[in-house]
Amino acid sequence: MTHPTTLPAWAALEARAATEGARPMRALFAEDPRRFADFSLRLGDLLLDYSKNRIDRITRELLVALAGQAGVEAARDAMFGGAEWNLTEHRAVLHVALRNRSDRPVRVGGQDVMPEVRAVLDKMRDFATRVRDGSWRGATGQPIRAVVNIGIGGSDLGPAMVVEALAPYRQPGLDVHFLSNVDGSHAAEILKRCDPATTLFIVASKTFTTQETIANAHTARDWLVAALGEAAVAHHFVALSTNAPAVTAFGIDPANMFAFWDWVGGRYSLWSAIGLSIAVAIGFERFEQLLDGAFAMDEHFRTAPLGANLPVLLALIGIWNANFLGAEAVAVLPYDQYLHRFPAFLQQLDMESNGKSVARDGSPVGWSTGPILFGEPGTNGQHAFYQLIHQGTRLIPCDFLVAAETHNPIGPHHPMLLANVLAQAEALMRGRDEAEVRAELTEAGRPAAEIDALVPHRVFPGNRPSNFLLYRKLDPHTLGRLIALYEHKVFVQGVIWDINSFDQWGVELGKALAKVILPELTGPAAPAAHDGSTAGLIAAVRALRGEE
Ligand SMILES: O=P(O)(O)OC[C@H]1O[C@](O)(CO)[C@@H](O)[C@@H]1O
Repeated sequence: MTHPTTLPAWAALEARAATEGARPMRALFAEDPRRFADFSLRLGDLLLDYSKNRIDRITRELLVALAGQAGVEAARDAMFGGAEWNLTEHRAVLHVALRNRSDRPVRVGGQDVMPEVRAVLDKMRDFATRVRDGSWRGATGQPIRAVVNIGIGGSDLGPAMVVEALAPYRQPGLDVHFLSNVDGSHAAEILKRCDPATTLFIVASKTFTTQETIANAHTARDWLVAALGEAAVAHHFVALSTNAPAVTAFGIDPANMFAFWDWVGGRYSLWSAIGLSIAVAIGFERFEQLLDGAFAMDEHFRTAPLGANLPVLLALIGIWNANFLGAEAVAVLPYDQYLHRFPAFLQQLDMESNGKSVARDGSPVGWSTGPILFGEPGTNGQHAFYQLIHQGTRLIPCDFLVAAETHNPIGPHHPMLLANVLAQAEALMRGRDEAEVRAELTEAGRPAAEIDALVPHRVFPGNRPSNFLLYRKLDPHTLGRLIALYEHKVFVQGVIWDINSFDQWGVELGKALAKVILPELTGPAAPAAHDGSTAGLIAAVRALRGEE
């Protein structure tokens, strides 16, 4: 692996950024009537317009050269080929096998994993169909009316995001809840809305050791057993996991376990058995359309040349903005209420994958890696944090997403939504200069002194980069393409940054310390050796609870 800063293209891009990185996009558009056509790319009806970035053809060539020099193609082929790409956990990275809709084998250690993948999909189809058609019965013989997915992180965010995004396809009369937080209020509020006789719990945990999930699963089990007795558990609990012994130890019949494998990372697992709540919510055929969409993006990523490859270009634009123009954050702004959990899902995908500070060889990186990712659906975000994006001191590149067609053609709403997203991208690019502000204020009849005072406040610098993703309609196939697009973007960036995007050691320390602190909060034990703040806070909690 090669540190990116040693690559010839890196130095060339630094030089390019110094001379061209601040050139106004307005001028780039004015000079080049073909800019939109040349700086956009399509996969079917999915269009990426990346023309509102501070790049020209030379910069793009250098970025594509960077991907080539960093070995993106070889890394991609290694991932698809089942190599041990996650080197700190000695695992292959094969979420692409889960949506491999071809008859090509995918081998891990010489073994084709596709028969097992298909067997689990068949089991999911059977189960989801039985829950949806009412032939899966609860302990009292009633059909299921509510499904509660109990999981956290990748065992929650992906399925929860997709079930929300595809709400128009959901079966009426079958509620799907997502219980994740260890805060008992989350369980309490969800269980309040459920009837034990008609509720099915899906315990989703790759490891089946995650504290929050196991605590919530025990709470749900106690709630069910209190109402219907121990024998009801088999009718109301299924598990999604790689850890069959722990599932059995919890008391879930292994026949009711849906397996997946250590080569599926948690944040890449919605395509696996972890997607069972999706299949129940929207039906297995539509779950398959989601897989088909992801497969279409996989095939594009696998075969398209680097310069005409959607995930590669999205990754390269991100690297240009972050490593050469100094952006530290990225805003993902879906103009689609159904995608309201998409930014939260992407936060785990991107920040848990690329929030790393050592290179694959263990040496500290001397370049910035994964950005801070945040976002909200439009138009809500416009009335909250966009001010900073337009006029703040930081550069925040944005990804806008919008469908040309809505599921809900109500009055003027969708054209208004579209007008807003197009306007925001235009405003970020154009800005508003002093002459325009002066002309506007003069026209409004404001006195000269007031105009002088107002001008600096009302000027927008503009030249703020954005990508625009436009698609026909948010259906399962398109959602599959979008998710896979971002997965591969994160992968490409990880390759160029020379980091391991597939481990997450940084989340371990807090988990270990929580285990130490828990008995200190609940038992008689005096706080162990903590810093003054932690010890003081533990004492304050106990005092507020009247325990000391
Ligand atoms: O599916 P599990 O094993 O319960 O893990 C849940 C989540 O916890 C993490 O390990 C982080 O703590 C994530 O990577 C993962 O998605």
